[in-house]
Amino acid sequence: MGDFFNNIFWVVLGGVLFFFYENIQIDRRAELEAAHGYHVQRAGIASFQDYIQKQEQDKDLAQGDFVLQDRLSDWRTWMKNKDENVPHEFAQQPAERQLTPIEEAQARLRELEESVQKEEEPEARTPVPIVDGKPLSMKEILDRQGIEVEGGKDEPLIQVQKEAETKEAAWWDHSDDKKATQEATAGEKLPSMDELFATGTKEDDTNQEEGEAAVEEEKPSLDDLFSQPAPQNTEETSDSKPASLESQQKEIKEETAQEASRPQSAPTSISGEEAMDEPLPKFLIIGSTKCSTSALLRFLNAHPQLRSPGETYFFNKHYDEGIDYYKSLFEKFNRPGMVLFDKTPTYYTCVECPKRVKELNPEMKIIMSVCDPVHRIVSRYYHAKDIGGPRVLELGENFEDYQKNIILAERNATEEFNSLELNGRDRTTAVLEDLFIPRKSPFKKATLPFSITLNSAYAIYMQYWLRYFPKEQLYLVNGNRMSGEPFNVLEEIEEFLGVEKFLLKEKFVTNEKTGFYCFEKDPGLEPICLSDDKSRSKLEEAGTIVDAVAQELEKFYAPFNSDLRKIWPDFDAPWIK
Ligand SMILES: Nc1ncnc2c1ncn2[C@@H]1O[C@H](COP(=O)(O)OS(=O)(=O)O)[C@@H](OP(=O)(O)O)[C@H]1O
Repeated sequence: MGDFFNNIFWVVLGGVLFFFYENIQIDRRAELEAAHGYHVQRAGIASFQDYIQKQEQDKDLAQGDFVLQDRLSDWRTWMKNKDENVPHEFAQQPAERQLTPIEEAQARLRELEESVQKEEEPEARTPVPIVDGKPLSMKEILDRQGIEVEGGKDEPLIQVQKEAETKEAAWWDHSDDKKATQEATAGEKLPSMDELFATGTKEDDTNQEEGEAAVEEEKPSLDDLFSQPAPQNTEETSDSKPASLESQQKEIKEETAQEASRPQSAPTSISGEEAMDEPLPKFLIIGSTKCSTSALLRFLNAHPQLRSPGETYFFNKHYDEGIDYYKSLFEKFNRPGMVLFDKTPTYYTCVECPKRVKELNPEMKIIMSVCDPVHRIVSRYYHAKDIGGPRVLELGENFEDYQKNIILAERNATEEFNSLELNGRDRTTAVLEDLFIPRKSPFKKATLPFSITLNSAYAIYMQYWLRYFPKEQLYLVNGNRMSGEPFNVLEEIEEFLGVEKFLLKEKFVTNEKTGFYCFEKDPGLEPICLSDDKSRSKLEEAGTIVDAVAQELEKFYAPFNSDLRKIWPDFDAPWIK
């Protein structure tokens, strides 16, 4: 009997203690959250990082915050399976509340993924692919995607497209009349350049320069263009896949790993100063996408005085996150004498960027890599296809459709540019001043083939950056030279930056598999190469651009190229005729 009461006593005591313990925990948690909400959240992140380490060790995902969010739901399951509580900040949350740090990171990842699609900015635009010179109806688009349209009618879908186009029209043109016309025709055809750019104030171009009259000559039809044979010979032969987000992540990871294995002290700094500067870049590689920017990043990062976290997209995508966020990206690379840099190949087309960069550091050095515009157009096709996403539809179904869409874009652009009043300005300046600056990067907002076409007109952007920075601070690279003579280009850059000559010719070896150069920093170490899939020119299925298409594009780029040549008379680029 005594034993019985004894047992009851212990059970009751246990229950009471457990009750108090639970209450204390709850109180403690509430107290902690009230006073140190952030630290409680950090505790959650730490446990999540633990998970990441355990689960993701072998994967290419070690990119700090970007990873944390990506595996959040897996982590919740993992915690549940381990019977561990998910801190409530990280449990599934209702919408409409402040974002946790992890959710913010999630938003950043989405942006990162989008930004890898370079030029595009989907916003309100519904893609309208062109087939045989005609835009597809919404029904045809959906049919192609295997989506059944109720009742087989276009109307409701056209309505959706109308709304999207109206929204876009409002962005492009504030004139009510124009909007009405656009609404009336929306859903039937791709908006022309006229509709996209019309300001309602333009008159007939009576001021056209002689050299530009040629662009107005009668054009062959698309059919004519494509009836001509493609050139047999192309520089591009290949066996690997184009760059992907994954490969970019992999490269950044490799670079980070490489970073860890580097000696901890840097040689004398460029200016001889040994004090540690703020963790901020001293130079930027601002573009152009597909013009060997990754090769520049990778090889410059092998230089003991130079370090970069890679593509940050700070000045165009993450500017609102503030300077501390930007510094945090560079902190781990910062050492006395180290020259930090940011390579983000979409800065060059960003209308807000030069001003922002100048505000941060008026002495910032700017490197811009450009390459044969026609080559770039081909390269961008495979790149965009590889990345995928909804806008890939805008490219066309195959390489031939893509070329047709590019030609349509180029002709629309030509028509629009021809209608600009030059008033003594060259074409580049007119496009810059009348379209690019006032419309805030209009090319980004148009169709993908259109922005790809315009983003190869480098002179527009170069002129723009030169309005903020003196020419001595800018350096123009012919990215095509990076395949055949990277050491020469890099030597010139070392000179421009004022760092020691380290990336020497004798340290470059050819990668048998890709045919590209790799950098052998140390004979005992693996050479530093770009991943095999970095180049689309190694693709077996790489298409060849139709001769007549290439010629028409070359003509389109000629005035821009010659304006580029005016700024850099000695620029070593055979594609500038
Ligand atoms: N060493 C080495 N290894 C691999 N690739 C090299 C190298 N040097 C230059 N290139 C050329 O770089 C082109 C890709 O340009 P980007 O790196 O600027 O592309 S990206 O915008 O960052 O995706 C890529 O263009 P495509 O071949 O047309 O894809 C390559 O020709």
